[in-house]
Amino acid sequence: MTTIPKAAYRRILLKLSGEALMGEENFGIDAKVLDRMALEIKEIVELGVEVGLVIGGGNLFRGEGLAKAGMHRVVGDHMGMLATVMNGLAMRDALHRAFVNARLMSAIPLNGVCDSYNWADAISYLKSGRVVIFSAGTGNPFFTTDSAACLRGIEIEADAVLKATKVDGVYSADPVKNPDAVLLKRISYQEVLEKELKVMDLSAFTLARDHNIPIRVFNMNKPGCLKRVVLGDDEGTTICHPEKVKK
Ligand SMILES: Nc1ncnc2c1ncn2[C@@H]1O[C@H](COP(=O)(O)OP(=O)(O)OP(=O)(O)O)[C@@H](O)[C@H]1O
Ligand SMILES: O=c1ccn([C@@H]2O[C@H](COP(=O)(O)O)[C@@H](O)[C@H]2O)c(=O)[nH]1
Repeated sequence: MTTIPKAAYRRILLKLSGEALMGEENFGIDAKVLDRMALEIKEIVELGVEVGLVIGGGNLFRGEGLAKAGMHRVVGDHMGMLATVMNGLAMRDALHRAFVNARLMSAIPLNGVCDSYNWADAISYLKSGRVVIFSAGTGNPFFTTDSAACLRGIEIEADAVLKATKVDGVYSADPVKNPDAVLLKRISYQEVLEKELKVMDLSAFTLARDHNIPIRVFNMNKPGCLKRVVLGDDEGTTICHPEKVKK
């Protein structure tokens, strides 16, 4: 008889980078990366973990970039939020193809395309083992999907926000620009804020700190890393309150 290993979390909010979905491309979604991520999510669903999912939109549009090109920032942010819905549609489809039950909710109502965000429905879907994809960020311009991930994570009472990214965790400086940057295993919210370590935006961090939800940052390009994080293995960086940093 095979025994299912015990997960360290009961319910998580997983934040997937939109940029990571591009794989080796310059824009859009690499089907191979999408399908691999869907299979990795399936593995943790099979461990009995309830999964809320927020996907970024950086592979398609970001309001900031569009504003630099001359567009009104609010319109650019609307496009960025709709980009996250497109990523959500692709991920829901990939999950369904992998025989994982999933619902897509949008903070901007899109009748006929997906469900509108509803907290009570989300909780009931999670309890029934469905993956819930929260798209369109917070529904408001001037925010990011990192803030949306912390917000939804707090709302669904997730045990942690798991930020899946392209680097191994939080470093002493941006590792892409600074090859001497050192990987930090545990760090407090305050230290991240004071040192301005930009792996997530500051409003997301302050929200997580004020509501005491831990953040795990890890590399989604490493196959099996998500499962190892969920099983409590030593992967990536944990951001939490100072009294828990030393443990
Ligand atoms: N101190 C730091 N530690 C780790 N990463 C850092 C740090 N400072 C900046 N970064 C950068 O932050 C990036 C995080 O990018 P990621 O694509 O995961 O986030 P995002 O911009 O929220 O995602 P999306 O593509 O969905 O918009 C890393 O690729 C890394 O280069
Ligand atoms: O609450 C939100 C979330 C996102 N946006 C816009 O969408 C893009 C894509 O999100 P990323 O987090 O950068 O991947 C973002 O740049 C914003 O333009 C938003 O307006 N509000």
